[in-house]
Amino acid sequence: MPLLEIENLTVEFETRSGLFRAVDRISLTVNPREIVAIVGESGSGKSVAMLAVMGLLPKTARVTADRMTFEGRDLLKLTSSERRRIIGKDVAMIFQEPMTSLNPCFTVGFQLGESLATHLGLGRAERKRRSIELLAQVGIPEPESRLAAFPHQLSGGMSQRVMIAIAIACSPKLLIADEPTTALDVTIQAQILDLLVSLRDKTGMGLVLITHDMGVVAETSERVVVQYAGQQVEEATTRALFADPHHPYTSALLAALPERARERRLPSIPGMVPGQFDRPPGCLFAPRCDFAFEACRTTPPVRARADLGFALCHTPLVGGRPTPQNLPKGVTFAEPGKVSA
Ligand SMILES: Nc1ncnc2c1ncn2[C@@H]1O[C@H](COP(=O)(O)OP(=O)(O)OP(=O)(O)O)[C@@H](O)[C@H]1O
Repeated sequence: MPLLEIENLTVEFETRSGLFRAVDRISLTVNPREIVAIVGESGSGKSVAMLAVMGLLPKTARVTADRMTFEGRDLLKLTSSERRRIIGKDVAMIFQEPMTSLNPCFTVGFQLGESLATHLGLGRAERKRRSIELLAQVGIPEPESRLAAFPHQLSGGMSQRVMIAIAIACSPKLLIADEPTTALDVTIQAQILDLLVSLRDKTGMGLVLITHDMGVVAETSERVVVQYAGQQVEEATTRALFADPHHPYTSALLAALPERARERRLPSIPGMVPGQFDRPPGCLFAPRCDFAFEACRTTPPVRARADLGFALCHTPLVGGRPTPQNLPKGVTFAEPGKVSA
């Protein structure tokens, strides 16, 4: 049975300027032992989607879904005791900023112990023993002496390891890691990713990895979902996605990889700038797409099926070129970005 099943999850926020749709009908399945990456630039709704799964969105959020289940149980209809049993225990999350996610007022030992007491009901001595074991498991040297440390006494990499230790304290079946390495330097990033993959290998948990970094996707995940302006624009196995991306946005993300181009980050998403609520009537990516033609600007695209995935595009790319059978009569693309009729 899949761990997580999401069908058509939508999240809208009530804001002063009206309803803002941050997540638009996304679907996702995560199986045990599987690492699924959700990739997309800042503001594409990756974190909001996973916070909806955890039930951690503020009251201004309207969450709807045709299905959102963990091991078959409806996450939108959990009683408070079911929520306590599942969230933070069977489903755990590592948040973006370790420095702000750890409570600065409490020691590492206290914060680890709190999770062990709440979810597993362990007594004091057992909590200490298990905390030391967890810190050792995430590669913290001299774990016993770290129990008395406060977060400000730890380096960024060390704090992130503590966050991971807290998240895995109750042996979750599903771990959601939100940009777990963004704040860290490159060597530490690689160590943390290795740690997450080895924890998956040991425990068989499923892992959802949220990232804006295609390099991280390539190194860790088996399957990838590309998100743009709240919508999923492509899903594929990581191998297929890197070999032949079908959505122009995926292609642009890959072209922005450091080994392929100097320009790493794309400019912000039109229609997703805070305070700007008008979305283009057609494809949301059309204003930035090298291959957009008239229909892309006026008609929303439907999902085109690909091997084990899809692309949300009027003319999915094959080998870096739009598929000719999908183009209107007479339209050809001589070079990317140049439409000739
Ligand atoms: N509480 C909120 N109220 C209103 N809008 C929000 C709220 N939380 C997030 N948003 C908006 O929802 C959109 C998606 O945000 P989200 O944090 O999910 O993006 P992301 O893809 O995870 O990007 P990042 O990597 O920068 O976190 C953004 O435009 C953000 O401003």
